[in-house]
Amino acid sequence: MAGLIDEPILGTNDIIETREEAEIKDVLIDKVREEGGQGDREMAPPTGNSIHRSGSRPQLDLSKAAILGNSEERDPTILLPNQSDDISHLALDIGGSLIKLVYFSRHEDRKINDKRKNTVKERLGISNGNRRSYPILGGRLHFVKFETRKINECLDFISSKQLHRGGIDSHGWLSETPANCSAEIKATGGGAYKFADLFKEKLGVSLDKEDEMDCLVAGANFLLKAIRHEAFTHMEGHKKFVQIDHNDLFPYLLVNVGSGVSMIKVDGDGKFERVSGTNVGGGTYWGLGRLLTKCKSFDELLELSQRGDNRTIDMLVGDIYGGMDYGKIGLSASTIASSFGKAISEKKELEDYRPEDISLSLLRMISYNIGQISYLNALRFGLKRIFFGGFFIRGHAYTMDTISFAVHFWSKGEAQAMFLRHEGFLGALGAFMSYEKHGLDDLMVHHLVERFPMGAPYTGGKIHGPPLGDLNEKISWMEKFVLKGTEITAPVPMAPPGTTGLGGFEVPSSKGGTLRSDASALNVGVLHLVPTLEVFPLLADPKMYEPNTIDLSDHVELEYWFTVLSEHLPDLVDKAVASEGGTDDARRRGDAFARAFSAHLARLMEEPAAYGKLGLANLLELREECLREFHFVDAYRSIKQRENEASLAVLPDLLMELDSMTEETRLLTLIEGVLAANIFDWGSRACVDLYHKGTIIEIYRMSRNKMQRPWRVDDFDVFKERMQSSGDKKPRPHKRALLFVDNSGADIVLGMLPLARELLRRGTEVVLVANSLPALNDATAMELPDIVAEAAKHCDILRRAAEAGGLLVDAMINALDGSKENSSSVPLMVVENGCGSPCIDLRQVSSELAAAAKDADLIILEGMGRALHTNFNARFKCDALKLAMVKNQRLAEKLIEGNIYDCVCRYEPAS
Ligand SMILES: CC(C)(COP(=O)(O)O)[C@@H](O)C(=O)NCCC(=O)O
Ligand SMILES: [Mn+2]
Repeated sequence: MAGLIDEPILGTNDIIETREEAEIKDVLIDKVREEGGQGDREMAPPTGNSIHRSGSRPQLDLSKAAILGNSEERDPTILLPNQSDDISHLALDIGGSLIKLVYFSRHEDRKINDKRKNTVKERLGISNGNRRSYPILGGRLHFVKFETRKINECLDFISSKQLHRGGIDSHGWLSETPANCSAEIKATGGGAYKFADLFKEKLGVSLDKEDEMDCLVAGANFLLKAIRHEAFTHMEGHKKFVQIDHNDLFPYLLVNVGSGVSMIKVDGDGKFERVSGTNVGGGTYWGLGRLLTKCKSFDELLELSQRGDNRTIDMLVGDIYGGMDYGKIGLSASTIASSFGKAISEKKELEDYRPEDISLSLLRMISYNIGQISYLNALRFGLKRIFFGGFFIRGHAYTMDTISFAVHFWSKGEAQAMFLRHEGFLGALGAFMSYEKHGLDDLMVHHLVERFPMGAPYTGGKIHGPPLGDLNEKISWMEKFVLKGTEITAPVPMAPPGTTGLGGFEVPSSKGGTLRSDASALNVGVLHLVPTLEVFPLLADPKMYEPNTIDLSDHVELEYWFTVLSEHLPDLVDKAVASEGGTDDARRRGDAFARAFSAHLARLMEEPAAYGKLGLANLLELREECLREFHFVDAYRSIKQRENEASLAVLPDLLMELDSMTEETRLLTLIEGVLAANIFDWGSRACVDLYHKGTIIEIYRMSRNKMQRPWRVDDFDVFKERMQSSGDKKPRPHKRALLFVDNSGADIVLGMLPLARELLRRGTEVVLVANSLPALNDATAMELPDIVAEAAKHCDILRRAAEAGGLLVDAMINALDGSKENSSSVPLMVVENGCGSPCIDLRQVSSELAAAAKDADLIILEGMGRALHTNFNARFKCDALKLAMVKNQRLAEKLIEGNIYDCVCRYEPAS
C-alpha cells in the first residue's frame, strides 16, 4: 500500500557558472572544517567525485560542485547539483500510545544563474548570505505520527526516507560524525527509553534523550511565537483563532493531555514548573473505552462517540429532580450530576448499553474533568490563559467544546480554554528544537509559511505504509485514491451546534455523518522555513495587517470561490498539459493534479480552518503549489510569450502617441492604460471567454475605448495633484517607486512599463516588483529583464534607466566595473517579491524587496490579486496607488458595489 505523506518535490538541480571542481572541493572541505569548529579533525579526502563519510552518513556528491555568485565573498554558497540526499533532521516523541515525528527536509535548490539578482543586490546594498550568526537552511518541517504499537511501521518509514542519516550542523552543512561514533536522534517521551535498543538494532542509531517537560514547553513556546494561527478557542462548535501577542505570552498554563495529563505553569523560555496533573487522561479514555466497548483503536472509539447519547448512562440533574432544573445553584436539568451514575440504579448489564453512548459518556467525563482541574490550577496561580495540547484532543470538536465549557462554567466566563493546532507535536517539536544551534529559535513568524500538505491533503499525515517515493508513485496513488471514491470526494457538511445552554450539551456539537479520524487527528500543514523572508517595511501597522479582503470563514463565500476554482480547473489542466508538450505523461500528471487540487478544495470546504485562517489568497496559492507539485513549472508559458510579442510590437506607436500629449493628459492616459490592460488575466473566467472573441490588440483597444471616468473608485485627481505642478509650484518627484506588476503581455508592456517610463522621466527611481515563481499569466522577475530589454530598443528613457539599473547585459558589465556613477539616468530595477501566487501577503516578502522598500516613497499595486483580493485595505507608510480592473461580477458587487470590468484607482497618501 502506498504511503500517504507529503513529499518534498524531487527535482532537478539547476546550475550556475562552472568552476574548477578541485578548487570548489577545497573551499567546501575548508568550510566544513572551519565552520564545524573542527579544523583539526581528519576528513577523508575526496575519492573520485564524492566524499565518503562514515557508514551511517550519506555521501556528499561534489561532482559539478560550483560556487554560486561571487567566490570572493566570505561565505559563498556552494551548490551541489548532484547531491540528491534530502538532508534531514529528525526528532521523536515516543509516547505510550503514539509516536510523533518531526522532520526537516531541505528545500531543493532552485537557484539559477540570475545575473539580475547579483546586480540588484549591489544596487540595493543587500549583504550576501544570511544575517543570522548561524544560518539555517530553507526547508520544510513535516509532522507525522504512528501508533506506538506499530513501531515497526515507524522504523520502516524512517529507514525508507533515510531520516536517521546525517544532520545539519550549525552552518547548514552536513554534520560530521567520527567513524566510530554512531548517529544520534533526539527523542523524548517514555518510549525513548523503552525502545532505545530497538532503534539501535534496526537503524543503528542511538536515541539522545531529552526531558519531556523541557520539550513540551519549548515546543509550545516556539509554536505560540512562530506560527500565526496556532492558538484558537472552540466553543459550541465554533473555532476562532486567537492572535497571541509575543511580548505578552507569559505566564500561561500549559495542559498536555497525553495518556496522562500534565499541567505546567510556563513563565518564559525554559522557565516552567509542573504544578499539577491528573492520571485520568487519554490513556484512561482509551483503556476503559476498549474494555467497555471492544473498540480496536482510539480513533474508532472517538468515532463511536459521534453517534452517542450520554443521557442513557449519565445521571443528570433532571433525573434526580424529576426533570426539573436545580436553578438555585445554576444547574440545568441536562447537567450531568454523576457520570455513569445511571448505571447503578438500572438492572442493565454492559451489553445492554450502546457502545456509542458509553464512549460519549466516557469522553465527556474525562474532558470535563480535565477542564475543571485545569481551571482550578489556573486560578491557583492567577493565570488567565490556558493552552491545551496533546493527542487526546486531536482537533475533536466535542472534546474541545467540553473542556471549553468546563473552563467557562467554573470560571464564570473569566478564563478561556485555548487549543493548539499542533497539539500532538509539542514534545517532538521541542526535541527537534534541542538540536544545538539549528537556528530555529531565531526564526520569526514571517520566516515560516504554512502550506497545505501536498502529498496527502485528506489523510492528515497519518502514515499507512512506506512513503511515496517519487512523482510517479504520487500520481498512481492519486489515481487509486479517486477510483476508490473515499469520503473526501463527498465532503461531510458541518452540522449546526447543538447545546442546551446552562448545563452542557446534549449531543456532540459537530456531528457529521462520520468522523474521519485522520482529519481530526492532524490539522497541520507543512511548515516551509524561508529564513530570507521579511515583513514589508512600508506597512503602516504590520500587527494589524490582514492581507485577505474577502473573509472565507463565511461559508457562502467559501462555496462561491470553491465553485469558481473548480469550474476553472478543466481549462487550467488543458493549459498545463499543453505547456508540457501535451504528452501522455503530461496528461497523466494533469489528471493527478486536478484530483489532488479537487481533494484539497473538498477538504477545505469540510473544514475551512484546517490549516489556520483561510483566505482567498491561500486558495489561489494552493492551486499554484499543487501545479508545481505535479511538476508543471509554468502552465501559461506560451501564452505569456505570445502576448508579450504582440504587445511589444505596438509599444513604439503607443509611446509616440503618449509623447505627443500634454503632461496632464499623458498621466491620465497612462493610468487608463494600466487599468485597460489589466483585462489580460487568464485567471478570470469572464476574461478567458472574452479572449475567444478577438485578437490581443483588438481586446486591448476595446478595453481602452471603454475607459470612462469616473471609475468606480476614482482618486485620480488627488493622485494627479501630488504628481503635477499647479501654477508655479512644481511638486517634488518621488524618490523611488515600487511597482508591483501583474500580468504579462499588454498588462506589463502597454500598461505598467509606460507608467514606469513616466516616473523615470520625472526623476523617480523605479523598481519593478514581480513574482519569484510563475502563477497564472503573471510576469515573473526572471522574465522582466528580457521584456524591458525589448522595450528599451524603442525608447531612450527606458534604455538608459535599464542600463543604470543593471538590467541590460552591457550595463551589467558597467555596473560591476563601477562605472555606474557616470550614468545619466535614475535606475530602473527589477526585484522578486518572494512569492509564486497571484496575490501577495506583505508580511512575508523577499529580502530584495524589503531592501528596495527602504528608500521608496511611492508604491503602486496593480491587479486584482495584489490590489483587491489582498491589500485592498492595507495602509502604508508611503503614498500608495492601487490600480485594478475588477474581472469578477460578485467581487465587483461586494467590494465596490459595481459591475464586472469596473475599475479601481485608489490613492492613499502616506499615513
Ligand atoms: C486570479 C486573479 C486574482 C488574477 O487577477 P489579476 O491579479 O491578474 O488581476 C483573478 O483572475 C481572479 O480572482 N479570478 C477568479 C475569479 C473568476 O474567474 O472570475
Ligand atoms: Mn495576474
